[in-house]
Amino acid sequence: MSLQTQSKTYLNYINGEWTASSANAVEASLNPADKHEIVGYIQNSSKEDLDRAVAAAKEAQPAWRKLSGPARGDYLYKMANALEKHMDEIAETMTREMGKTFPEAKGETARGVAILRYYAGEGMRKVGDVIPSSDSEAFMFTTRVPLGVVGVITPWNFPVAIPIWKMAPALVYGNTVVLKPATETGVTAAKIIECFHEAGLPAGVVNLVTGRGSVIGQGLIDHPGINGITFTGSNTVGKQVGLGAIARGAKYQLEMGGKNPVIVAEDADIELAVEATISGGLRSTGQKCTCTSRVFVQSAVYDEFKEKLLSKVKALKIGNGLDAQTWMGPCASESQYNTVVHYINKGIEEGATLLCGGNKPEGEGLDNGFYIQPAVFEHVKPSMTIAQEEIFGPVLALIKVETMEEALELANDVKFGLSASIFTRNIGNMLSFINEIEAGLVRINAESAGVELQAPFGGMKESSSHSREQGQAAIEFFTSIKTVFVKA
Ligand SMILES: NC(=O)C1=CN([C@@H]2O[C@H](COP(=O)(O)OP(=O)(O)OC[C@H]3O[C@@H](n4cnc5c(N)ncnc54)[C@H](OP(=O)(O)O)[C@@H]3O)[C@@H](O)[C@H]2O)C=CC1
Ligand SMILES: O=C(O)CCC(=O)C(=O)O
Repeated sequence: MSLQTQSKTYLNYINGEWTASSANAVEASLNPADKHEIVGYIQNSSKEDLDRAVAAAKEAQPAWRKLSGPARGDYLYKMANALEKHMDEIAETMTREMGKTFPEAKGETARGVAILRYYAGEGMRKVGDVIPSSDSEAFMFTTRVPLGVVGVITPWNFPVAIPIWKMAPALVYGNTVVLKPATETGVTAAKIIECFHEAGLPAGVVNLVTGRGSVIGQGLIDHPGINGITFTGSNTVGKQVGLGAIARGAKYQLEMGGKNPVIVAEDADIELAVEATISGGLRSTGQKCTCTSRVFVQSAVYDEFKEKLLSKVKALKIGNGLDAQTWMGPCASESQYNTVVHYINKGIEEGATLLCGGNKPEGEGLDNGFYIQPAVFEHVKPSMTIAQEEIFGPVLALIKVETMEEALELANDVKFGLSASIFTRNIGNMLSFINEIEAGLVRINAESAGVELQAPFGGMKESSSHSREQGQAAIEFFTSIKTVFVKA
């Protein structure tokens, strides 16, 4: 793995060409493991740049749509091959730009390759059904058409997987795309698009415009040339996307926060539950919408679970994600670090007991990074802020419960409903959990994070717009159904 030392400037990608913003302004992307290191500069684009990107996508769409599904799928296979070829470079950029460890970044990039190949195959699958008409001489069937131009607004926590799980289905079903990635990970986004360029994707089919959320993101929401918007990020911005899209009749899809519970029953395999709570709660520095944040433990096994958890959490190695010894990297940015510190202080103020972590770790190479020791709280009341709001950091809240009914009731007592796990050997507990937990992703004896690209992904309640991404579910957002009645 070669460390790059010079900072390059990355351009927008509009109509198949790399172009500087008309605003002539750039933004530095910093390494959260060392705030003095600039990973690269990205364009701080203007509304004019966005207009050009939308116009290019619009112009490219009729020809792209006219290609057969298998022909569009062939392009996706080429894009997958190019991404695979540059896997190490992209993963290293991701680690340097947002801090997750190199093995996690490489796994995510490999997932991007697999997503592209999955949707390449989708180009060969059916897009409709034949339905018996009440008129015996008529032929009735459904087919699907693309939306047109899709605006893709993505966060920094999965800077390869999320843009790709949105762009790949958009493209294979015949849409063209304008991508506005998170500013925090604009360089990683540019590197993905370099791969698509290398794969020979026709001009205008995918366009990249980096810049402020309030300018380029809002610009996409309001743009009359954008037919659908797919968004992952915070609930605050997600609501703005939904309202803006409704106001002008555009289709929209939102994936937002989580406050995901794990229930540890008294008959659970405690070692497994501890490992999964650590992996589900603290990997990626707790910055996944599917991360575990509340742990409900039955009183009979509470002390055993707590002791085992604490001894393992205290031993986790924190450091630069490029160091092979590191288990957990820094928070992705200074503002994310400040948010996590704010919530840890809030937990203490509201009366929870901090059992470990929550401080800035000391040690060689850690001074200039946004590092934080993973925090475990107990005596957390379900009404406390740290038990209700998404923290998006390495913070676990332990809550002792007497019965499974109590655990389920408290687990559901939040506005989110993304993912949830239970650890138990009892089939009755499993079935009650499957039936009653309010979550789009339900996991038994497995950590709360863990999304498979071929299965539907999305949340209940305020975690999503109630649509689903990934797998074959993606077709529902990226196409419209036409019901056709034919009579000779
Ligand atoms: N569910 C999830 O997967 C995620 C949840 N979050 C949650 O959100 C919190 C804040 O993270 P943050 O990165 O600020 O998330 P945001 O929701 O602000 O950002 C997500 C995307 O939306 C863009 N955006 C920002 N403002 C607007 C706007 N007014 N109109 C349209 N698009 C906009 C951002 O651009 P830009 O980067 O330029 O601001 C980014 O591309 C986290 O602490 C976490 O709780 C964050 C990321 C992912
Ligand atoms: O857990 C995952 O793989 C995906 C999580 C996700 O979509 C997110 O954190 O935004």
